[in-house]
Amino acid sequence: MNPRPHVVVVGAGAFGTALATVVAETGESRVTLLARRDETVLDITTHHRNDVALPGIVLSAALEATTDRDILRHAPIVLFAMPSQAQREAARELAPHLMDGATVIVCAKGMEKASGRLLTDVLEEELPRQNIAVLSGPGFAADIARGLPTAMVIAAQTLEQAADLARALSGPTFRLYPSADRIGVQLGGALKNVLAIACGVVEGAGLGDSARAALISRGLAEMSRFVAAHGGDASTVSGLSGLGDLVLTGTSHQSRNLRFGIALGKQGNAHGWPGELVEGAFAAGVASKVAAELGVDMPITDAVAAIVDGKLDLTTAISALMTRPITREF
Ligand SMILES: NC(=O)C1=CN([C@@H]2O[C@H](COP(=O)(O)OP(=O)(O)OC[C@H]3O[C@@H](n4cnc5c(N)ncnc54)[C@H](OP(=O)(O)O)[C@@H]3O)[C@@H](O)[C@H]2O)C=CC1
Ligand SMILES: O=C(CO)COP(=O)(O)O
Repeated sequence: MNPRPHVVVVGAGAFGTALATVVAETGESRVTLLARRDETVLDITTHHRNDVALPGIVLSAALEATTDRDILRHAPIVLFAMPSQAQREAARELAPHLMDGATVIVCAKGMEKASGRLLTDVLEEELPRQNIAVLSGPGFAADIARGLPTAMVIAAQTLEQAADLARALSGPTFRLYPSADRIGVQLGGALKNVLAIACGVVEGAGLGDSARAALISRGLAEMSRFVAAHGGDASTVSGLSGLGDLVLTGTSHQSRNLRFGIALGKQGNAHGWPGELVEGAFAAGVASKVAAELGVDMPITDAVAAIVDGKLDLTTAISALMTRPITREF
């Protein structure tokens, strides 16, 4: 791999901007953020800020920004940091601009709602001439962008490819662990969002920290079953993408999924939600549907999907979860 590759990050939201600045700051790569709005490019190039996505945070002076898709032509590493439901559309639009053989890294945490498919499958379908990898794990965009220590996982088709990517993107405050389990890593990220909503519901309804701990561990069991049913390694979700991210977003009020769940737990609905991205609200329904098709038992995910859809009230959901037949833990 070129010692100083050109890295392009697509999606100038909170996570894309954070990844772009932390990688630019290492000085190991030339990094460009591909935005959709001229104002974002102006803010970054003149003030080293993206005040819409990451208010008050000063970005790396080495970070470039543009709205010109031609920037992709010579970029061997491209990060797709737009929300899950925008990944296919973005891939379709950007396909003619991407370099043959480039690695495109899914940085979203979700599944495709319309098809129930994994995001790596979606991108492989849309981008047959590129290699598809996944980046996931515990890390709030604001923490990453501020240079607070963060560890995440990068999964590619082989461990060697993942290790190359980890070396190209890691820096003194941002450490990537390589993995060859793209399925486990991406599903860990998608499902932890659903479980973070569940933790929020528990907190909002005042059900106590013991209930939260039960949700985290039983939620992990659901994740493992779902990953195994997709052909991934069930143990992957005991790592950073899965347990690590669930501990983070199931307990920290920085998490939008947790705060959305708290609103549901307090008022029984999410009326008045400010419109921030809540990936778990998309993932709950699709994961529940796919689990039913695969014959995987996912009671917490099913309950979150039904609560989010307004089809189940909280009291009935808790009672249904607590009165399931007694079975062994594993
Ligand atoms: N925020 C965080 O702490 C973390 C987020 N993630 C994941 O990253 C993903 C994005 O989240 P986040 O950055 O927070 O979301 P934001 O809402 O902050 O930003 C989303 C960005 O995606 C851009 N976008 C949407 N559709 C397209 C498209 N078709 N082409 C190009 N850009 C597009 C939007 O651009 P525009 O401004 O032009 O509308 C917007 O800037 C989610 O899957 C999330 O789970 C993962 C780890 C941490
Ligand atoms: O995934 C995240 C941190 O790892 C961000 O979580 P939220 O999308 O819930 O804010």
